[in-house]
Amino acid sequence: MIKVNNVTKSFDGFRALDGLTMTVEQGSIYGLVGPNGAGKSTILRHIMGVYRPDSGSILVDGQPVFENPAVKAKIAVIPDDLYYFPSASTRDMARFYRGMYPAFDGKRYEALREAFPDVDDKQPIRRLSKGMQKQSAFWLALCCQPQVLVLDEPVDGLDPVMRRQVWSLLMGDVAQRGTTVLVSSHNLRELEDVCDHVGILSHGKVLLERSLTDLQDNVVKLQVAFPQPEPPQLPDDLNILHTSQIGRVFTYIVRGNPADIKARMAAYQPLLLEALPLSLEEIFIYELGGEDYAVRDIVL
Ligand SMILES: Nc1ncnc2c1ncn2[C@@H]1O[C@H](COP(=O)(O)OP(=O)(O)OP(=O)(O)O)[C@@H](O)[C@H]1O
Repeated sequence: MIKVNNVTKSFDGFRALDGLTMTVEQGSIYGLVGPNGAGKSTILRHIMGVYRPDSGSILVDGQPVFENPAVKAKIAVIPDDLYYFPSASTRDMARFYRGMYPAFDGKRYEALREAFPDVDDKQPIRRLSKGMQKQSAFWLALCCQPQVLVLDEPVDGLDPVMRRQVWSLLMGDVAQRGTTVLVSSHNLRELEDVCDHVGILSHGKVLLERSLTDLQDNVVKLQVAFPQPEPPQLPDDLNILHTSQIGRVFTYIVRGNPADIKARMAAYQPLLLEALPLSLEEIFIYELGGEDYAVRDIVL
């Protein structure tokens, strides 16, 4: 489990993290989302033990991570900007990681060759294409068999088939070994498919941290067409956060239990009534781009 408690970090007087608190449960896939500059990479670098916080604490399995080799041996990282020794090949790095990660599995290294058939593991990694370098990073990280896997924009550069393959390998590890995966990405569509928890960061703070199911059980998007041209006056206690209209079809984003809300709307005998879950992308947009921070209201 990763526990980040009230972490602050400033760079030259600029407060990049401002009392950031988050919890990643063991065996979960936690998606960290937020606009550019929100502090995602900075908090990930704290969690991987690269930065020391100005204040607050970062515990992995109950232990502080900074300058703690025993804890770092449980964590593997695929950073945004991959770094290897200048002329190292995937095979060289595998040898290096074998010495660093007690759980490194050489048999798995050979078995995964099949999953990454286009990566020549004798070639220097820096000579591989960007996507191949990412594949090599996943190949190595999966063999380290870490308890915690930290991924910063992980599938950037991978083609769609390889993305799917990599996620399926990761999800297999989560299911079989209880690996905890913390992933930062701007690809909300993809996170929605794989994550069970989401944290939304803004200005160095976590604005909202929930399971995806909780998020989607507390708000609904209703598409409604009424028989009359003007929509009826809906009751005040129906917590409508946003309304839009295309032709006769109204779209309401409403806080509350989706089934209850649908039943209440059905009382108006609409010609069309459809209840849809909000996508993670919509939640993100309402939370950060909306005028009224509507979604934060939904879940608090
Ligand atoms: N080493 C550093 N020195 C100075 N400022 C930094 C440093 N690292 C991060 N920052 C600043 O901290 C803020 C957060 O940066 P960070 O890279 O964590 O954002 P991010 O959420 O990962 O953004 P993006 O989505 O663009 O990758 C930014 O304003 C950035 O300029």
